[in-house]
Amino acid sequence: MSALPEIDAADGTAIAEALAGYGVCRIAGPFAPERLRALRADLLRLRDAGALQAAAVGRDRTRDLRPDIRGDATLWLNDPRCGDAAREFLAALDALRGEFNRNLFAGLREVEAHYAAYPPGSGYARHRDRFRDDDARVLSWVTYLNEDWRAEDGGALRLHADDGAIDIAPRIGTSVCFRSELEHEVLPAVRERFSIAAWFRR
Ligand SMILES: O=C(O)CCC(=O)C(=O)O
Ligand SMILES: [Fe+2]
Repeated sequence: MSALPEIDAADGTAIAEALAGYGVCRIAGPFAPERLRALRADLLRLRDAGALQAAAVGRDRTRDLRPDIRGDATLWLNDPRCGDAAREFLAALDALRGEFNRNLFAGLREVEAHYAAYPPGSGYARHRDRFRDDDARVLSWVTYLNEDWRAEDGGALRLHADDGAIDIAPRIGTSVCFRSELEHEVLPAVRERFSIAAWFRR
């Protein structure tokens, strides 16, 4: 798999074109390194304070903790305990939402995002982010916050594209955006794995 579009800045027009054509793209360096480090520090602070909660699978009545399916602990970025870095990041994603709306995906009404920490050995089994009974999620976005990540650390995001699997290493400085109907999974890592996952909703 070599056709994965690569974009080198948070350019909503270029991202929208890649998503229209291919359904997924990798974005290198959309956020300045000091902003990413501030997000990582905020996430670690919240994790140490016990603010992250084990994530559930399913919705409403079928909602359940299933660490065998999904092992991350999360906190929404609009939680008042999050720091300025989180508020600025949400604002940056919201600006991208405006660009997406102008360029392709008219009707994206909001963006939601959470911090996620996956303990060593945990992952997230193959799934779609768009729920069967609620198709509000149009685009998925992940920004990685892991310094010095090596290939042998594992923890790739595996996207199941039409023409084969694409693995993306969760390195700080990398973001990925894909259509929310695309199946994907998080492979277990040997280290704790930090990220922000976001969804653009209609
Ligand atoms: O962290 C990732 O690479 C993807 C996370 C994910 O699939 C999700 O939170 O729905
Ligand atoms: Fe997902």
